[in-house]
Amino acid sequence: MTATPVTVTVTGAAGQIGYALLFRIASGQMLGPDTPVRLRLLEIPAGVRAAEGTAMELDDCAFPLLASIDVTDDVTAAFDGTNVGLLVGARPRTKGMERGDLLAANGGIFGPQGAAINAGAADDVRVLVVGNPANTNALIAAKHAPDVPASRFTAMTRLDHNRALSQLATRGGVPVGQVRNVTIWGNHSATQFPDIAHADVAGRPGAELAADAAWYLDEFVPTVAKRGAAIIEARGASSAASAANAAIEHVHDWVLGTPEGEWTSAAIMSDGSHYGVPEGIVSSFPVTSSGGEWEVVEGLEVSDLARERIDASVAELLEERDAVAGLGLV
Ligand SMILES: NC(=O)c1ccc[n+]([C@@H]2O[C@H](COP(=O)([O-])OP(=O)(O)OC[C@H]3O[C@@H](n4cnc5c(N)ncnc54)[C@H](O)[C@@H]3O)[C@@H](O)[C@H]2O)c1
Ligand SMILES: O=C(O)C[C@H](O)C(=O)O
Repeated sequence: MTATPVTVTVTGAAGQIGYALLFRIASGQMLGPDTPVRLRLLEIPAGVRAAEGTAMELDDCAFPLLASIDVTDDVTAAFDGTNVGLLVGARPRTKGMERGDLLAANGGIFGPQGAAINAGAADDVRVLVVGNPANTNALIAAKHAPDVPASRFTAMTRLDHNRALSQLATRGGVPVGQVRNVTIWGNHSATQFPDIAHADVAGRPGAELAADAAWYLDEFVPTVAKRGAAIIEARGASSAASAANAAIEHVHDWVLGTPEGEWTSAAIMSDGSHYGVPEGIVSSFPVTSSGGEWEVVEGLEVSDLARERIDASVAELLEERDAVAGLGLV
């Protein structure tokens, strides 16, 4: 193995997503079987010991691609030379916490992390924000990194995308591997719009299934959009392995490209030129990737129904942006 190692920083490394994510990165599932990785695990001081334990286990796997592991609570050290940043650690909403408090607490995390990325990350740095509220946390990080192209900051809607593929496969009675081209629009929240109008369900147009409006709007859309809450209700903890899987797939496709004829969903910085989504929010679109750049899939017809749903989710993102702007975070 002669390739130069890629430096991957994972924040919230001692958390449940971190535990499901790190072993897959180190085994090559994220960046491919020929790319060695240097792992940097960032935690708050109270999480450092547990992250060190995870690092011991990573050592014990003897992964040939794992070049080194560093554990730190120093945000500057964590992002020094980083090529890929997975921002997972976030402040969860706790009882009695107002929305403004949640945004402010996360601003205190993602602002400094964005600044550290700006100061020290590699020129090709690519960032995926997983920690909620993911879209607005990505916006905060991007705004604190003025020297890094805004297109390098993304938020995760791949889990919602995968949830939509799975629900659609069940409805169509086909293997999930034969379903493609669903789209998640908007925010990673209950306002997101999982759109199947252009999907291919083992050769059957998704629009045919969407024509059953009672199923589509009253079952499919809420099942996908509220799946995170359903997992919390069932498991007593939020999704972890599926979230880690989606993060792996997001970065894999970003760096190595999406398959021919297929798109995925990712929340990217809107430049105002696609599907009527205003500039300056991190919103989910149908995207392909080649050469390490996301590109929005153009020319999809947007029905009146889709327009209304996209606008509603975008309105929520604009509200979140205004709230963090009011707090001086962007
Ligand atoms: N976008 C998505 O699809 C999606 C899906 C699932 C979960 N999430 C979100 O991902 C986040 C992490 O989930 P989890 O289950 O791993 O949570 P968790 O509570 O198990 O772990 C979070 C970890 O982050 C650490 N942390 C907190 N602040 C930090 C900071 N400033 N720097 C470094 N580390 C810090 C904590 O110590 C903790 O170990 C949550 O915000 C969750 O809501 C997003
Ligand atoms: O952590 C959450 O609130 C839910 C999570 O974002 C998910 O979609 O599973």
